[in-house]
Amino acid sequence: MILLDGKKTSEAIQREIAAEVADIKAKGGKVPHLAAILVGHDGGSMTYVNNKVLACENVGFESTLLHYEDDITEEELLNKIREINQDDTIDGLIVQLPLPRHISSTRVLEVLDYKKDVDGFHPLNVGHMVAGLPAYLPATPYGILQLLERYNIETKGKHCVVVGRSNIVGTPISILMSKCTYPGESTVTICHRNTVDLAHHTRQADILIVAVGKPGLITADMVKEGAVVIDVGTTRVEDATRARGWRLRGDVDFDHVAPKCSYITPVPGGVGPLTIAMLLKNTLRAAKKEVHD
Ligand SMILES: Nc1nc2c(c(=O)[nH]1)N[C@@H](CN(C=O)c1ccc(C(=O)N[C@@H](CCC(=O)O)C(=O)O)cc1)CN2
Ligand SMILES: [Mg+2]
Repeated sequence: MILLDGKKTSEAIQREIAAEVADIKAKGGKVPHLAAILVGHDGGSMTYVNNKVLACENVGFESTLLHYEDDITEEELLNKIREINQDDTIDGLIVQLPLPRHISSTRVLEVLDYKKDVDGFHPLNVGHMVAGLPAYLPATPYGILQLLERYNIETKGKHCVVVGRSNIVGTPISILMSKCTYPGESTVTICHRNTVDLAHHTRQADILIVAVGKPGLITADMVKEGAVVIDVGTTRVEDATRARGWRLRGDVDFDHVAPKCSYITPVPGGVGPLTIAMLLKNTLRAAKKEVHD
């Protein structure tokens, strides 16, 4: 069994990005600039946004954090986004999800300029991704592809079973794994809350990708011997033995599943760290206008 080390892979990607930024600076080019919008005070969201800002610093990007109280109106937020859309100094803009319930994330993501949409959530980027046209790929699926590629894992002709159909992970990764580019060329099955006999499907998987947020959902009897298992779940569960009172648990019962796998991601330290690295990669591509015009 080989552990897919997301932390190490993320650090390698960030070193590559930092080297490119140093090169851009040496040539007097434009330093990539990411703006992040955070609404409210959700603990996880604050951590993720702060980590994104820190990661920008580490690779030499500029960053701007816009933090609003959770009583900001939808119209006020949309106007902020419209302002940033017009600001040529900013290359990439993300709005941390989830948003408070009175704000429509659909409207927010539609107003955002698709050329600055480094999360890849705008309908135009989603459409381009589906059609195999140049697009920003959402960071988590993009990170999964990077793990498969950098560990030289064969995907062609394999049966890839995706559990979870969210817009952020399950749906995009299922499309990307079926594409005719590496990593891809897989036969894909998507499972969700209404799937009958989940275990029947997961046992068929050569590559199993799980993104539902149910700790320990995938047990050893649900996994084929030699499978590649990618666990995207990161749920905070109470743990009195930890100073902060909680620990992260994945969707896979790691201790019992790992011995059966050819490759598996740990939680934490698997897919999560790649999410940050691929956001930086998209921001670099935005600054270089590599994706759109
Ligand atoms: N606008 C966005 N919102 C959300 C996204 C996103 O890509 N764009 N994804 C998730 C949250 N997320 C980033 O925003 C994210 C989740 C997890 C990790 C991560 O590094 N996890 C680590 C553990 C970190 C910890 O200790 O808490 C791991 O798995 O090893 C990074 C980013 C929803 N919202
Ligand atoms: Mg999902």
